[in-house]
Amino acid sequence: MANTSKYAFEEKVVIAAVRRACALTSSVFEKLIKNETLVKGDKSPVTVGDFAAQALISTILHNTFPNDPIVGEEDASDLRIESGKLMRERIVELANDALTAPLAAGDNVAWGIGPGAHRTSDEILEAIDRGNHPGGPNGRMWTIDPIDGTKGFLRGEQYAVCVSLIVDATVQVGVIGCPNLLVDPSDPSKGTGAIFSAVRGAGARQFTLEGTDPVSLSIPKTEVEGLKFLESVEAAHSSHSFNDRVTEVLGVQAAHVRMDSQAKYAALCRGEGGAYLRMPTVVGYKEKIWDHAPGEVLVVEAGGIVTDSRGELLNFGVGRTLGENFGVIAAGRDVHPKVIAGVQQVQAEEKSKI
Ligand SMILES: Nc1ncnc2c1ncn2[C@@H]1O[C@H](COP(=O)(O)O)[C@@H](O)[C@H]1OP(=O)(O)O
Ligand SMILES: [Mg+2]
Ligand SMILES: [Mg+2]
Ligand SMILES: [Mg+2]
Repeated sequence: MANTSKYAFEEKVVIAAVRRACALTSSVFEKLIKNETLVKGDKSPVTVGDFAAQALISTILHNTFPNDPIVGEEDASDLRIESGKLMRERIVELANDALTAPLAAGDNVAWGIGPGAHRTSDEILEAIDRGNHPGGPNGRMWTIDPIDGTKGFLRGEQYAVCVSLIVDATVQVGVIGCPNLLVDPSDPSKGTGAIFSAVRGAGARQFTLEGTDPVSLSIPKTEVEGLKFLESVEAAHSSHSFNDRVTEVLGVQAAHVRMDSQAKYAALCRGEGGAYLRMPTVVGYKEKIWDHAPGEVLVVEAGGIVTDSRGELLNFGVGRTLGENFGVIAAGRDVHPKVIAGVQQVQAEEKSKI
């Protein structure tokens, strides 16, 4: 199915950017050495791969859509100080290797890529810091999560390169690159690596890691008892015990599938799990828009629904975060109301214990 929608060009550019970023992050994993990882103020890890991939994607988006603001996860302040010199040099090298790699079929030099697209160190830092837009309800803006699930990336497990286009608070385009996800869960011999992409109103598709051979995605129908819950590997990121109780309440039989990153949204869209449950573990954590925007449009276009635990649509127009955190629940259209009912029953039980 060719995408002839209003945002077909944006999708094409983002798939090209995510394809380059996946090659970059995979090569970083092979070579990552100890002093190439930092711990951020919120105690989460960030690697040279996160910074270099954000610089790469931001450069491509800025060259192609110069007036569009960017909401990106990373900023370059730790790289501008003396102690960041070694990492900075490595990031500049990695970003330039990815920017100047040969053009693939469909690529265009006007996007700021290909041999000759070399950038200075200052330009790379500026590209990273271009992701500092505060978000908000109006106009076009891009989100970049250069490596979503950095902890999974460091373990050699799942992570995702995630980019979205939000227009007037609605996600119009979402692209998720998953270098470590099986191409076909029913046939591991096909290897790993896929790009998932959706344009609102134009469907959700899985591509090869080269951005070719699209296959339409649609969430298979299941009864609620036949659901399989997808959840974070990291117990600090979402409540495993809450999900266990929802399993009991709904009579779900299958064991949960634990997976890092927005690869969970992709897995849901091709039937590897029936619902993605993400209930907060701490009061005060605000989910970031770049952690959910691509997944939201992907699931909706594959025939699903994404809401908070109250059943309300996620609001991508309040800033860099989703605001007050009431969890995230994604599932196929037919079972979503039943999952929300189960979630609310467990919430009521928890409240009555306080
Ligand atoms: N306390 C928390 N609650 C929910 N999500 C979190 C929390 N701390 C970090 N995250 C984010 O969860 C995402 C990964 O989710 P998952 O565990 O499902 O793979 C990351 O983007 C990570 O942010 P960060 O990139 O800042 O580390
Ligand atoms: Mg993330
Ligand atoms: Mg990240
Ligand atoms: Mg992070």
